[in-house]
This record gives sequence, C-alpha cells and structure tokens, in this order.
Amino acid sequence: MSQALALAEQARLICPPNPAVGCVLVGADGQVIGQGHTQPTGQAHAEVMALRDAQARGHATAGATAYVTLEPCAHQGRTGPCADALIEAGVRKVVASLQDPNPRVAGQGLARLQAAGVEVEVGPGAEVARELNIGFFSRMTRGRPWVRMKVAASLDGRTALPNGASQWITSDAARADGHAWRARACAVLTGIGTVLRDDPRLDVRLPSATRQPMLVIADSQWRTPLAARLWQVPGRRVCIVGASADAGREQALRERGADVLQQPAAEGRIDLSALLVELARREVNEVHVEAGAQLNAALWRAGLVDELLLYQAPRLLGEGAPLAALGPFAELAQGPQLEYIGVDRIGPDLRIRARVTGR
Ligand SMILES: NC(=O)C1=CN([C@@H]2O[C@H](COP(=O)(O)OP(=O)(O)OC[C@H]3O[C@@H](n4cnc5c(N)ncnc54)[C@H](OP(=O)(O)O)[C@@H]3O)[C@@H](O)[C@H]2O)C=CC1
Ligand SMILES: Nc1c(N[C@@H]2O[C@H](COP(=O)(O)O)[C@@H](O)[C@H]2O)[nH]c(=O)[nH]c1=O
Repeated sequence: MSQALALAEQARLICPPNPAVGCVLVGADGQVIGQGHTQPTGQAHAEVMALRDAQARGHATAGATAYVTLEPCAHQGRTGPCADALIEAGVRKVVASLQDPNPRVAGQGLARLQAAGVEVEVGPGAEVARELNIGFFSRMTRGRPWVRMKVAASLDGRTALPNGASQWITSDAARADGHAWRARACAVLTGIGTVLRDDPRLDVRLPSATRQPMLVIADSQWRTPLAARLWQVPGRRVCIVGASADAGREQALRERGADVLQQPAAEGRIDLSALLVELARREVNEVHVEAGAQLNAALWRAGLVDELLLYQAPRLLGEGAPLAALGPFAELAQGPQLEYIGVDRIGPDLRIRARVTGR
C-alpha cells in the first residue's frame, strides 16, 4: 500500500478535480505485476493504468490482489467503472485505503466487487490517503473546498510595511516552496487590495508546472485593472468575484477574458461562504489564499480557514500589516485556535503549518 500511496502522491498535481489515487497489482506469487496512478481528468483511473501496465509487461492478472488508495468506482463518469475492470481482469482481492467520500457513490464499488466474489479489505493507509486528497474529501463531505491560507511574515508577524511594501519578506527558497503549494490547489484566491498594491501574477512558476490553478479575485467594485500582470499567464482562468451593479465595468472585464461572477454581498462585501460553495460547484478541491490582512481577516471571521501555511523570515519589521486584521478581542479565547502540524526550515526561513483545531 505504501507503494500505491507514493504513486498517488505523483498524481496529485495532474489529476484535480479528480482525487489522486495509486494502484499496485500483486500477482499470486507475491510479485508486483502492474502499477499506475490517476491520469488527468477524462483519462484513465489508477486501477485501469495498473491493469494496462500488467498487460504490457505480459503478466496475467487472474488471481492478483489490487492495492488501491481509494475505493474503485462503480459508476460511469468521464471514464468507465474501475470495479468492473478489476472483476473482468480476474482480480481475487482488493485492498482499499478508504471508501469513496462522494455520498452519491460511496460503497457502491466495494459492494459490486463483493457481489462478484472479490474479497475486499478497507483501511490500510487511510490517514495518508485522506491527507493526499484533503480537498476532494472537503468538497464531497462539506460541499466546500479545503482552504489553505499562505502568508509570508517577519518574525514579529508583519506581512507588509505601513506603506504597503512587502516584496520580499521571505527568501527565494521560501517563495519557490510557496509555488509548489499553489500548484496543488485548484484555485488561488486573493483580494483586490493585493492586486492593486502588488500587481502580482499569482501563477505557478516552476519548471514542473503542468497546469495553472484558476485565479479568483474578491473585487466587489470590479476595480481589477485591465492592464495588470495577472492577465499575462497563458491559458490561466481568471475569475473576478464582485457585487457591484456597474454593467459597463463588468463587461470590460469579461472582454478582457475574465469569468465574471456576481455574488451576494452584505454591507458591500462579498459573501465568502457563498463564494466557496460556488467554487466547490466548479469542482475546486483546494483553495490557496494569498491575500492581504483585510480579506484574510474576513475569511477567519467567517470560520472558513482550515489551514495556515506561514513562512516566517528571521527579520523584524516593527510596525506594519498583521497576518489578518482581526480583533481587538477582549478575551484570548476569541481568537481562532490552531494546532501545529509541521515546522520545517526552508532556506533561511521557517515554514509553519498549522490547522484549525478540529478540522
Ligand atoms: N506577506 C504576504 O504574505 C502578503 C502581503 N500582502 C500585502 O497586503 C497588502 C494588501 O492588503 P489588503 O489591502 O488588506 O488587501 P486584500 O488582498 O486583503 O484585499 C482587500 C479587499 O478585498 C475586497 N473584498 C471583497 N470581498 C471582501 C470581503 N468579504 N471581506 C474583505 N474584503 C473583501 C475589498 O475591496 P472591495 O470592497 O473593493 O471589493 C477589500 O478592500 C499589500 O501591502 C500586500 O503587499 C498581500 C498578500 C500576501
Ligand atoms: N511578500 C511575499 C509574498 N507575497 C505574495 O506574493 C504575491 C506576488 O506573487 P507573484 O507576483 O506571483 O510573484 C504577492 O502579491 C503576495 O500575495 N509571498 C512570499 O512568499 N514571500 C513574500 O515575501
């Protein structure tokens, strides 16, 4: 199963919105006879890739055991049912890490395998398999994406100087690592404040990049400039989320190539909870937030942040913008409570990962 999980890890950047799944086929003699992982949307799933691999290597699949990191599907989606492919190949046993979290299909693949006389075991590798697909699980079980907020800060927690300057607080190495986290998301979310101040690209600039996450800009008044650098990323979808009735401006953004999304607003501010539901409807699994203190605070206040990805540089900036413009709180317990899930050194900086307690 650990080999299947390593294959799933390889799939993570290419297969969203599909879950990243790995599959290893072990022949009756205990040798690995085939392996595969999920391909980009619309192409073969892990099980079919592993069966094809075994066939290409001249191995018979009858009597084999399949180790797969998610329940094989039983439905005809963009590809055919994997449970049927395993049954037709004569597989004797299927070991799956997890049941499919999609409430419409959960358990159906396992039931079909069992009905065909295939032995089924569920559980090995469950924790790692779920982590690999945390966004897919979030979308399926909560109807909204997993929200990971990335912040680059100084040791005293500042994210920009009082005049707005913030480039660059962290090192090249930390920024490259940040790109790898952008790459695994389906969408990067920012605020119009950051767009106007930084003129960012917010794309993935890694040689290994195979797809660009959609850029989503919270911009109630349609203020995104038509000549910004964010338009210079070939093939990347830009979604501007606003609430103003200025049809002329909305049309100009549409003509510039944006997907323009009118969202309900309260006191002129976009309803971020409704926005996340809409992004899930568009098959966004993970949202990578890179925004300023205003939008960050609104996301925290609405209880929408699941995870913090904080790069901390060993420098002090004194006065300046915080990670999120929260508070002032009267009691310590009023602030969001997180737990650390990882601390790593990235070049001269620290990368701190923390998750909201209970998520
Ligand atoms: N160090 C770091 O990691 C980062 C630092 N920065 C820095 O942050 C600064 C910009 O911060 P800031 O001005 O706070 O910009 P934000 O990116 O937080 O954008 C804020 C704007 O988003 C719009 N918005 C839309 N919906 C909402 C909502 N529901 N709640 C709140 N805002 C909403 C508002 O404008 P409107 O009402 O017009 O829609 C608001 O003014 C810059 O100096 C930049 O360099 C930025 C990103 C990362
Ligand atoms: N200042 C700062 C960051 N800032 C974030 O990076 C954005 C610019 O992205 P791009 O135009 O794609 O290079 C900027 O607008 C802000 O969201 N990131 C970091 O890793 N370290 C830093 O010190």
